[in-house]
Amino acid sequence: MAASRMSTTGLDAPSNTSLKSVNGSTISVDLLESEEEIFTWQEVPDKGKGLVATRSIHRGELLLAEPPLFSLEPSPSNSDILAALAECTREAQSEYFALPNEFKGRLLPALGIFETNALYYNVHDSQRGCTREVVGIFLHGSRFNSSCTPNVSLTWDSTLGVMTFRTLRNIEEGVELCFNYTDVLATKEQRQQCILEDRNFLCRCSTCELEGVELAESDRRRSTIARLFDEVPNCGNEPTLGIRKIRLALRLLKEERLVHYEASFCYDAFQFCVSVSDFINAKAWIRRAWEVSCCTSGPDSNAARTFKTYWANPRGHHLAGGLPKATLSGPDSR
Ligand SMILES: C[S@@+](CC[C@H](N)C(=O)[O-])C[C@H]1O[C@@H](n2cnc3c(N)ncnc32)[C@H](O)[C@@H]1O
Repeated sequence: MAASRMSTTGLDAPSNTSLKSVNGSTISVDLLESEEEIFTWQEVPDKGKGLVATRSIHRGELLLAEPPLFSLEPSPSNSDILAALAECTREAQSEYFALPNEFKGRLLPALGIFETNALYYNVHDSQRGCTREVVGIFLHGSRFNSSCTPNVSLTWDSTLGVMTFRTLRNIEEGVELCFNYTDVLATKEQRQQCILEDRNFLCRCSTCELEGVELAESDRRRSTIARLFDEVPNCGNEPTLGIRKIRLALRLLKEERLVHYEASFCYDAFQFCVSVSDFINAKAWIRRAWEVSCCTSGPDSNAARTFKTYWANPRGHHLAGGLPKATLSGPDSR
């Protein structure tokens, strides 16, 4: 029996978020009308300009909710981009051409700007009844720089048609807000190569600036988490081993200050527990998965809602009681 993994991205609307249109794009009223600004756009070391917190920000706070200026099928041509821009207001076109371009002299301007700033995400195609990948331009969201130990997550909200940006941990005033442009579980060499190939710059985030023993330890931890992420779903008939691997993965995630895969591992642990009818520990794991997904993706996201449903009724999971009864352990056990 293989535990099925669920995606924790591609989620729904954050609750109580009212949106309004400004300069052709819709951004959160929280951001526009709050008495105090949450972040400011300023020079940051080694990365040009970036977004910096102007006050302490709680884990899970919504920073921004923005629709794409336009979105296209992956790998668009320069003419696809020009055609999409032709549909935008003059003001939005000027804002687009003011975005940075890492491909000057290598690609035509519209395409170079697109490759420097575009974000990939999955949308639900209701006509075809499937999910498909698109790539879009977010005039505000493209101001976030990259960090391989990000403190911001982005989630596509398919109900409102906006990208939401939330904080992954408590953030002090003066700290830069970054999401990751590449796979955080890759090694530094792999990450840098990927960013260089895709975005044509060298990542200078604090994790990529590590050297010597610290770098080796970070690479080792990330590679181990990636290996465990692949191994855990294959432990369906060995739930005790599965939980042991999950515990190790969660410890390493904490040491690397990464949050991204925590909800997924907790959901795997929940599945191991329900399969052996250990509903007490199952509830503790799914509650943890729910808490994490509320922060990373919002309380109204698909993942958070699904986890909440299983928290209320763990016996309703399709794996419940599939293996002989046993008692495993919860997230707070040692
Ligand atoms: C989408 S823009 C982000 C905003 C940009 N810093 C600016 O000043 O307009 C992406 C560009 O920011 C810079 N950048 C972002 N993250 C970086 C990082 N981790 N290390 C070095 N440069 C970075 C690169 O020049 C990259 O092409």
